[in-house]
Amino acid sequence: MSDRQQVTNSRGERIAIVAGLRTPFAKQATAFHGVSALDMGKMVVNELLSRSEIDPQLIEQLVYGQVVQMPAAPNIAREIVLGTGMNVSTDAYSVTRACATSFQSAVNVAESIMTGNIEIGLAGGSDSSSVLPIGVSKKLAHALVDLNKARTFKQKFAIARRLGLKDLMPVPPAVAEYSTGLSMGQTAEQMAKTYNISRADQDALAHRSHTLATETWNSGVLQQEVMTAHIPPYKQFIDRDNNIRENSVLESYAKLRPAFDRNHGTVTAANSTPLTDGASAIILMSEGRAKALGYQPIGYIKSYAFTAIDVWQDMLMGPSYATPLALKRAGMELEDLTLIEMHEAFAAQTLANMQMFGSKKFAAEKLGRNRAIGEIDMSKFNVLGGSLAYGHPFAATGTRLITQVCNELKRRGGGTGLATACAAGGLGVAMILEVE
Ligand SMILES: CC(=O)SCCNC(=O)CCNC(=O)[C@H](O)C(C)(C)COP(=O)(O)OP(=O)(O)OC[C@H]1O[C@@H](n2cnc3c(N)ncnc32)[C@H](O)[C@@H]1OP(=O)(O)O
Repeated sequence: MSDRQQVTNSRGERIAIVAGLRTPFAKQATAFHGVSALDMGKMVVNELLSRSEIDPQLIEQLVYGQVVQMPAAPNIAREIVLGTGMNVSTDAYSVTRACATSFQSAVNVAESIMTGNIEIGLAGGSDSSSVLPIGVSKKLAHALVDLNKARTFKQKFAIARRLGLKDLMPVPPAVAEYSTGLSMGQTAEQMAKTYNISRADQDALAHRSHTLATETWNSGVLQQEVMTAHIPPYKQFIDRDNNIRENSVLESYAKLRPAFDRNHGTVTAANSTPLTDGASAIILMSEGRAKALGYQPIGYIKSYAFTAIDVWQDMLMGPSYATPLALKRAGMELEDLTLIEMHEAFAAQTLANMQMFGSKKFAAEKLGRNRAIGEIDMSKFNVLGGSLAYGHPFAATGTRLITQVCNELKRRGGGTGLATACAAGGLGVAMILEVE
């Protein structure tokens, strides 16, 4: 099998990203409090269809995802088709790949175009950390099923007596690994310790992210890719990400207590992504169809790769595994890239990956390469700020990164850009985008 990846359809046409859009990202329980992932998904898809002036009848497939599931609407993609002005016969299904979810939806649509099954599709993801599927304890769930089966009052009373007060408490979903029970923050703590990443370096990266994101918003370029979201019942709206600290002061970071290891930790609220609400989407087409319809694509997918490692130790290393594979598939080296965009789940996780990009030892032992992936040139790295500042609605981050990289490449006169992310489950993704 060739190392190179051919991201084209059978006519040799590339996979074009024609447009991308997102809602502003809002911290948990703020602007989007009470607005579900589905409602945010519908908002962004509606606005994207309208801004791109595409006839919705032309969209053959919608692949969409969410990480925190809505039990009432398990196939969010289909609900978006039915709840927007789309053609009811548009095929729609949902995917989940933790924080890499909308990379997966983008790849699924791209692969449908590559096989010739479709010419035009829509991909994206949405997550709400404010409208959550609050559950019940295992004991209460068990008792409720038994109560349903019980016939007599005596049987029902005996079941109810099995429950203590704490069994009645609601249980929110955990941002934790199912198989280890470790939260993402605890994994970031592991990584800070394994790779000797200081609190000062973590705080400095977070400060950089907030400073660059503020400059980016103030420059006016994000209006192109971020919509104004009107919040039902439409008395309020949000038109700018609200996690970004516009007057970020590095000294104030040092005052915060660690969030996940109170006594010995270095990971704090300031150097972690916050729990966030938001949605994003992109439109993909075969190059030929895009041209025929008169679209000027914002970018093309050159290569992509998904990888997986074990989950017990330092599992948020996805970029260090997926990036070399995507580069190899594109026939490129890190230094050939114009931009490098890495999802900042935590500053510790980002810095650990950056360190391993430059490590010959890591390359030899983990990747079987005789040279490091490459030192990261900071003038190319997360140049508009990253997830630490923008926030991270899990399933929406992938298509945010893809759109942001393409638009920034365009502003720089073209080139190639990497968008890469870690994800729960030890997963990693990297995608190389090219812009003319
Ligand atoms: C693959 C992946 O992406 S894995 C990542 C998945 N995502 C996660 O796991 C989410 C991780 N984040 C979290 O769980 C939460 O954001 C936490 C636990 C870190 C923090 O939660 P909270 O304590 O609710 O954060 P909150 O926003 O209230 O901030 C706490 C304090 O820090 C302060 N703070 C936050 N950021 C900054 C900053 N940049 N500078 C100065 N102070 C700050 C806040 O003002 C607040 O101060 P206050 O208590 O005086 O009001």
